[in-house]
Amino acid sequence: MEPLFTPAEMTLIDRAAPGCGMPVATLMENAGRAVARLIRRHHHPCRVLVLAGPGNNGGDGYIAARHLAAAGWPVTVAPITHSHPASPPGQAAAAWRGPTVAPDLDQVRRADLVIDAVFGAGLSRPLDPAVSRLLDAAKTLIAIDIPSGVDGATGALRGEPGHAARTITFVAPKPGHLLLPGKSRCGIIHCADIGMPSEAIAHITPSLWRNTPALWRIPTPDHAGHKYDRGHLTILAGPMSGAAILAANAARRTGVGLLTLATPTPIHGAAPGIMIRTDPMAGLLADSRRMTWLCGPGLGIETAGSALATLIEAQRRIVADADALTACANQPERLAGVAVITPHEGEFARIFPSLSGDKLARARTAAARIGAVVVLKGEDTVIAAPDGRAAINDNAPPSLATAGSGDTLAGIIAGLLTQNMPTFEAAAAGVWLHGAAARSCGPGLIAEDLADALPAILASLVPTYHSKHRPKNTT
Ligand SMILES: NC(=O)C1=CN([C@@H]2O[C@H](COP(=O)(O)OP(=O)(O)OC[C@H]3O[C@@H](n4cnc5c(N)ncnc54)[C@H](OP(=O)(O)O)[C@@H]3O)[C@@H](O)[C@H]2O)[C@H](O)CC1
Ligand SMILES: [K+]
Repeated sequence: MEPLFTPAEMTLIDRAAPGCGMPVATLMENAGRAVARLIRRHHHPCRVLVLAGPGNNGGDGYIAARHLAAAGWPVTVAPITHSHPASPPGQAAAAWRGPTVAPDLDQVRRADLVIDAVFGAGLSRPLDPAVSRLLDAAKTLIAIDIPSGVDGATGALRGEPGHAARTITFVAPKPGHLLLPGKSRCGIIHCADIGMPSEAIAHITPSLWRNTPALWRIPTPDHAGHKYDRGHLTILAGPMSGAAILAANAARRTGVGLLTLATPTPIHGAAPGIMIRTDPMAGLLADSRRMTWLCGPGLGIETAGSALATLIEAQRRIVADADALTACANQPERLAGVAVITPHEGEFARIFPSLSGDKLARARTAAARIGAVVVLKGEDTVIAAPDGRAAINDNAPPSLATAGSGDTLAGIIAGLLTQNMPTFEAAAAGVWLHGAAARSCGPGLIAEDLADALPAILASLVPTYHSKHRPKNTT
């Protein structure tokens, strides 16, 4: 699992390090050396300018300068402000034997590569515009820990940070590396091991992770099982039946045993393996095996609102999306009892108009308020559980912004829930699978492609699947 630590959590870990036998100066030495090593690995020797701030981020910069200079690179340091001489960054500055210049635009323009070691975790106020101008003038900018001006906890911009080609962080990525708009300033993100003792890291119990397959396990069918063991998903379909069909195709590809489209009028164009039922919901709900329902895509706002209430009353496991969310505009209490909601920013703002702040905090607050997992969609989708756990997804390509993509995501999540995957894990896995499927399709993606791309992605997650299930050779 890949935990994400906020700058405040990282500070607690840093403070615990000396008590675990790891002085800050050693961590800084390791951090600066790691920066120099990564730059040497990814760039050819060139003229380097280090913009160094007053704190430990600046200290990392001085040490990176020393290691690059020792490797024969022409390096100059431009201190933005000076550090206290007795502090670890002050000592790192004192150990610098190379050229030091005033931080001005000419120096920046003369350099081929600029290292942004101005502010990191200790950013406490907006960036001075004069510093922004320096960072902006860099031909190639490499940020130490995080681009100066990006809030590591939220991804918010405090002032105008530069656009780094790569960012080298330490111990663990921070939320601000994955959340927009900060994410768009980081370039390629590297996370370097600086020898932080595991006892120091253990001071923090993680509650936020990068959404990767290490965070969850997708269900695999049992040899002895039958289709009812793999669950029965019912998707409500309405006038825009294409949305429900897209969701159904994706849910079936996740491995559900049975899938019903419940519709007031006959539907044409659904795959033959999908059951179509036109009888009233009450009759379908009489079957207790119909545990999981998807309510919203293409349903119409009024129908979605009343169907949602019926399903909640019947204590079903519900994924609410699209029109079911719009039906709850300004009335989040109507969502209490659902398992997962999948709003985009517009739908979220309609349900929770009073919630402000960063994306992570808003998703967490909403999840706690309605007691459901919130999947707040976007290029930096946040998945938040009512108990405070959250994940940030970073594998979604821009091609996913296409009609029907959201219906497909809701279907994938509902499909995984149908197979009894725990709710937070099903939501997180659904988001990741959706992104991975889109990536595997490449350019020209249409929503119909996503379901068909799922089997290969699922097989890559369960490498033993094929061998385990292949019939034994009896010849
Ligand atoms: N475990 C690790 O990951 C390690 C990380 N290291 C590096 O340490 C920094 C964090 O160092 P810290 O000293 O806490 O903070 P900064 O270097 O970011 O800078 C704090 C100083 O900067 C002043 N500041 C903050 N914002 C501004 C601003 N907008 N304008 C002017 N000055 C600003 C701040 O002033 P205050 O008034 O707020 O006190 C401080 O003086 C981390 O990012 C890593 O790079 C360690 O080297 C090793 C372990
Ligand atoms: K920085």
